[in-house]
Amino acid sequence: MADLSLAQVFFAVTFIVIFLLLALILKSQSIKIPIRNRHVFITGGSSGIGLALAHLAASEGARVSILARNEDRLQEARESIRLSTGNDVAVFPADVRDPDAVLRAIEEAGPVDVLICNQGVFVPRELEKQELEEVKFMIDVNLMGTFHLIKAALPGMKNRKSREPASIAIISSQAGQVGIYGYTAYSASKFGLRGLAEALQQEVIAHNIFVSLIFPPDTDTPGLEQETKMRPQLTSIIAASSGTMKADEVAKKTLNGIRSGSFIVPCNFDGLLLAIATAGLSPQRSVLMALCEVFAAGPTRFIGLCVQWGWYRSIKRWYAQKNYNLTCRCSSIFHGTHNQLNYLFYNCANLLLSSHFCCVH
Ligand SMILES: NC(=O)C1=CN([C@@H]2O[C@H](COP(=O)(O)OP(=O)(O)OC[C@H]3O[C@@H](n4cnc5c(N)ncnc54)[C@H](OP(=O)(O)O)[C@@H]3O)[C@@H](O)[C@H]2O)C=CC1
Ligand SMILES: CCCCCCCCCCCCCCCC(=O)[C@@H](N)CO
Repeated sequence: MADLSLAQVFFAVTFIVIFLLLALILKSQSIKIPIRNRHVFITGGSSGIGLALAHLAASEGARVSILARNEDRLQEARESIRLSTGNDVAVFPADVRDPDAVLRAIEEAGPVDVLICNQGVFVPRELEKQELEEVKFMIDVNLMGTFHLIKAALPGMKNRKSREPASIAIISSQAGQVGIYGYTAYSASKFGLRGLAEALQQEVIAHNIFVSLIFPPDTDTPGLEQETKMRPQLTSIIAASSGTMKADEVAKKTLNGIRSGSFIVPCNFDGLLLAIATAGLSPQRSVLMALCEVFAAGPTRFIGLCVQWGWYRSIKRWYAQKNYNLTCRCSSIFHGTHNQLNYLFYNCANLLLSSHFCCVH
């Protein structure tokens, strides 16, 4: 009994000391980035999450600019925002892969207070089946495009007249926190954004600019609709671990994250666990979140390992099933009908695969 209370006292003291230390370190870091009357520049603002963000920012009284390649879709977006909010937005047709076009658009739009790099493309496929062209396409649009945007907007942001804090927000993905089957190139482009964001935050903090990285799960958008038609079944199975959100909900989380200057912005509960499990050395401005990260690191690692175990089990089963179907077809060709041999083949394949997976995992 005495031992137990000693342990309790020890735990309580440790908790309080860590809390006080964190409060001391992070105390002056609580900030508020206003949206009203600010210039919010959103790329990919003609569809999905970007369009939802443009609606939301315009309804909150921001001066909104949107950039995308297709001018017709930009005009449609402009019209729908005018109808729902009564506010006009400026549209800039440009491809983020072209640094000169990006620079021209941003110069024309005027100094930016909140830059939201949301444009993104995703072509999910196993790397072996993916053309290098597609890999390059995703890296160019998702990662290089973001470099072009930030390089173009930064001088104006640093020299802005207003004393109020500014923001550079980057839309990543949960596939930018953990590698997912079928997303080798996509995950690489999104992981790259994290390195960019972490280093950039140190370079711009002196100018009162806050970087936010947003990590949505699957989100109901025209982009996802296209993607689900072609993505590998295993990608869908694994991505389903985190459910699907509406573009409006993701836009709300994003704008709130930007407002509070949060560096990591998860969008749902799984995203919160994922953020804790992958906190690494990223900045944290909330004492409460910092406390969660410190104390939940171990347990979330455990949950993460269980989740991974489930994913590898699905992969193993899927391949065993595929192998079974293949052997079925082969033996049908040779014998004209299914027979006992199929089951033998299937069981052997399964056994081989499971021993293989036991070794690698
Ligand atoms: N939907 C989802 O499940 C998830 C999406 N995300 C991320 O959120 C972001 C938005 O996704 P979502 O709303 O689904 O995408 P959509 O496909 O619905 O919209 C993409 C937008 O980006 C623009 N865009 C694409 N390529 C370029 C380019 N080269 N230059 C300029 N603009 C471009 C498109 O316009 P246009 O084609 O006219 O250029 C469009 O406005 C992406 O970064 C994506 O990776 C993250 C997690 C989940
Ligand atoms: C520690 C515990 C963690 C528990 C939950 C982990 C769940 C991870 C799921 C990852 C889903 C990735 C979706 C990518 C969506 C996307 O970007 C594409 N639709 C392209 O747009």
